[in-house]
Amino acid sequence: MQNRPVRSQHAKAPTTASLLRRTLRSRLSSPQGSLGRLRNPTHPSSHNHSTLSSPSFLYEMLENVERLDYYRSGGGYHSVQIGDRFCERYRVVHKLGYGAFSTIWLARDERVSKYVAIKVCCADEVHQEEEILSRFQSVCQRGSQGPNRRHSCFVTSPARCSLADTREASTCGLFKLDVARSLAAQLTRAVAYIHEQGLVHGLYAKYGPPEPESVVRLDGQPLSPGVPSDVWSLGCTIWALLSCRPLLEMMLKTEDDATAQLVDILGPLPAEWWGRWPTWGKFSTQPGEDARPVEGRWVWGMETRFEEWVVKMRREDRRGMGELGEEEGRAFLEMVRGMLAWRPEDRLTTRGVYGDGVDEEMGAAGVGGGAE
Ligand SMILES: Nc1ncnc2c1ncn2[C@@H]1O[C@H](COP(=O)(O)OP(=O)(O)OP(=O)(O)O)[C@@H](O)[C@H]1O
Repeated sequence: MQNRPVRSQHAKAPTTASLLRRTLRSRLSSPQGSLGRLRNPTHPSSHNHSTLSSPSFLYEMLENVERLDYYRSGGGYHSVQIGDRFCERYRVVHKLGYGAFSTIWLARDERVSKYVAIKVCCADEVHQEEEILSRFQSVCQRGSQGPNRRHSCFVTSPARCSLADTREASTCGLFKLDVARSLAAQLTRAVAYIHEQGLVHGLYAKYGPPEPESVVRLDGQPLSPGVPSDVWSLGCTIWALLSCRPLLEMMLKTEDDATAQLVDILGPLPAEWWGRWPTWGKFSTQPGEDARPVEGRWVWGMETRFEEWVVKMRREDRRGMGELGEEEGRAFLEMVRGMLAWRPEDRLTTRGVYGDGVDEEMGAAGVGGGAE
């Protein structure tokens, strides 16, 4: 079989983000481009995986395809082709995606006639993910021999379309209200469960991939339900389930603009944080709780965004995506505010978000039965 790079299964029509990436890519690959010889600044592999570090691009970059120069003998990605067979059992039928240290493939388990996802890790990569995943589902680990090194592989259930892709595929960019409510409840329940297992999603180290870390109490007691560190992301995701636009839009923003946007939405920074934002004067009349936007600044707070992107969009949409009642709208805003409190310790816990009645309501609605 011919050795050709394989695009992920979810490759799709260009979006604004992909067009932007394409523009950046053409600048990167242009011989005259001022960025032409820069190493990829955000690829974690170029920082903390010695076998993968690469000072320049060898191949033209392909959209939805991993960096091809990280396929190399003695390290890096393992070359997998459609039709390959692993362990005399799993036949590769499609590609699902790739990460900084792995490629992910859809395969047919010929022994039990089922589809599976196989994550094929970079050579000699020790993957903590397998150990963590195995707490939640049965994960089958295997190894595959590359030209020089061994690549660990693990087999899990294939997931379906991501929430972001699903929403993007809808013409109005909205989920039906019942669907959004159900997804928000299921997601919160899943995050609460992960926290109860003693895991939180770790913070990004500089340029590193997210790694889940075990949280262990020194007194040996179980964790309280809802260590607030994933809660911020959950709040942003729940907002996006109800709204046609994300609450925080960080693309192409400078650090200053991003901070100012957060202040517009969440209110003034905690008193002791202002000193760490030396340029606050461009945006705010004064530091502290009484900060107001400087004259002439056009501010879109959380309520305005809610009114425009949730209430109005849902009211004006003719497909009947569903409108929130006043009380539900108020409760929603209060919940999102609680999840996006500035200080992590002030944020709602997943238990606080989830409430005690959710299990019964979801059960009554017949929601959230299976993992798929
Ligand atoms: N089980 C699965 N089913 C369907 N698609 C999957 C599955 N696992 C991964 N993918 C696809 O592959 C992409 C990358 O996978 P994943 O998020 O596991 O990589 P990563 O954690 O960034 O990689 P790495 O562990 O190498 O740093 C996902 O965004 C998704 O599109």
